[in-house]
Amino acid sequence: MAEILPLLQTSHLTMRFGGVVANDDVNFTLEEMELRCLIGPNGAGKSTFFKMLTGQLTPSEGTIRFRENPIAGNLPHQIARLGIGIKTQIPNVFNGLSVRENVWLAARRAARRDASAKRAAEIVDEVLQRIVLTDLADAVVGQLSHGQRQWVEIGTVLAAEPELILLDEPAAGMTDEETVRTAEIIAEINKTRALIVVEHDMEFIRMIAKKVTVFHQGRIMMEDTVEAVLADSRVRDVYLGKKVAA
Ligand SMILES: Nc1ncnc2c1ncn2[C@@H]1O[C@H](COP(=O)(O)OP(=O)(O)OP(=O)(O)O)[C@@H](O)[C@H]1O
Repeated sequence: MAEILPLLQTSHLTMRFGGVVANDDVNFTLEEMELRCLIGPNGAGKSTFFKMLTGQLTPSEGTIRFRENPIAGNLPHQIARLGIGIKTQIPNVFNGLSVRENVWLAARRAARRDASAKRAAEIVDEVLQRIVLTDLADAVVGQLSHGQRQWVEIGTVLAAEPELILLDEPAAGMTDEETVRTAEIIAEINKTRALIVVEHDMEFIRMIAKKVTVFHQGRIMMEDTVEAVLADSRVRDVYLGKKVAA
């Protein structure tokens, strides 16, 4: 019988910057259609992990497998074409264009395939529904609220139709209402796509997460349900800055 591969698997993944070991022997597995949250205090290694997954950094050691493809050290556009999309915290939308135009441009330049104008228009309609901005499709992005602009950013990632979506602090700076809406959007996306979400807001993690991976000092310290992780005294100590063995 054919082996069922995980969607993503890292083995012994390590990233050193001189004497700093930013990721240390990280063995991480994500199943198809899984939604995983990554948490950990500042400097724990979450951004470095994302940068290796998207090709911004070449690991010092270890492997990354996306389905059957070894991707460690591949270029970012090659990894995007294989189906990994990322929303970073760096703004990536055109403020002078409408919501629809931003998503349309992203669909047209999607790295995975040459989207025809007709297909791009279909993708735009699907994406606008998913980010719940159909009613604001013609609004200029620069005039939207912070939360709405973040949803447009997510929309531009979705427009490339990735299989795995990485979100770096999607609820940062949002109002409570926007945070709840973001959790709903993520749950909707997760009906058809896998996601890894880095987030500091524990209330938000409670809203979306099933399984949580805790990074500490470049290593995976714990992996469990959101309830178990948030109740764990080591996790609390790490966030309070106490010394805890990784
Ligand atoms: N380009 C770099 N050169 C040197 N050190 C780096 C570099 N990038 C990250 N580091 C170090 O690697 C460690 C992990 O950093 P990283 O940014 O991955 O953590 P993080 O968990 O994403 O933190 P935050 O929540 O603050 O974003 C830190 O000690 C950081 O200073």
